[in-house]
Amino acid sequence: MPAQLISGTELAASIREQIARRAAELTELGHQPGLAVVLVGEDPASQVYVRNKVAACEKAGFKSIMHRLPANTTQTELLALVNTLNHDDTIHGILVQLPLPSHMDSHSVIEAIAAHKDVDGFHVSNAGLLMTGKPLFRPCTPYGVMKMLELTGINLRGAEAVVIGASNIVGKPQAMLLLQQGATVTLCNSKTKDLKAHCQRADVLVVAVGRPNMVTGDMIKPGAVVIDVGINRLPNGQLCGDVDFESAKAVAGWITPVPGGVGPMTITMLLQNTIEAVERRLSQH
Ligand SMILES: Nc1nc(=O)c2c([nH]1)NC[C@@H]1CN(c3ccc(C(=O)N[C@@H](CCC(=O)O)C(=O)O)cc3)C=[N+]21
Repeated sequence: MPAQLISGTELAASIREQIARRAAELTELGHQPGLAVVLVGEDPASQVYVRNKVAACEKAGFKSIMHRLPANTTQTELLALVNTLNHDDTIHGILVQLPLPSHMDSHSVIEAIAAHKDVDGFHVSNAGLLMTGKPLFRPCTPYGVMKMLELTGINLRGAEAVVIGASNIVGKPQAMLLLQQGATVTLCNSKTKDLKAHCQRADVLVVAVGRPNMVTGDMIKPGAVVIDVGINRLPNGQLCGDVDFESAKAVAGWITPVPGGVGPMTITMLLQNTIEAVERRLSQH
């Protein structure tokens, strides 16, 4: 029996409906959720992503403010904008689109964002809180993956989870979230020996590498849940994931498509984190 599809598009739509309802209530109370998105430079892919994020915000009834800065903006100017947004009470979440131009130090820009407005969950203090099991914001992509796993009904307690790719924005926080749900987690990286043997033991396989079709059906345990975080553009313009979908879907129990899988969930969890920022501020006043 071929794998069941986990549609990120559908799950995202249903979560965004709930978010829009909550946003309307919060607006009624005088606390319209506000997200500021900062884009530096003219990278075409980043422009598309940022436009999608702003559109999703507006559709959910958020206030969204887009700041487009030229590629030659200085780090000092960007830090000044972040500081202004930190002090703006109508803004609950701040997202600085990555990658930044090479003359900037992304790390210090991220650290300049107030941790309670860091809806990406990239600030060191949020990374630390996640590791202690008391997260303020969960990074959007791993958070979205957890929602997709919930949809499958899989019991994560005692499950073998294998994450391929150990980035700070996906692999590492993903491993933490899975661990906190009781999974036994293996975090693989580019030096891992016999990746296939690790994959074949996985009840849950999350692939976040950025290499087209690197996971094939023969590497998958029959019935496993396979989550493809990769978004790769092939020379012919087609989008594909890190998982070879055709061979994988014949073996897996559940699988996410690309596009229409994790990507739409990432944007949804950005909205969710912004709602959480508003709720947290309300409960503190
Ligand atoms: N500070 C920051 N936070 C981010 O969350 C962040 C970032 N920087 N920089 C870039 C990456 C990338 N990212 C995506 C989000 C949604 C889709 C998405 O919805 N993709 C569609 C396809 C879109 C297309 O056609 O290209 C899909 O998978 O169906 C993709 C990529 C967020 N990122």
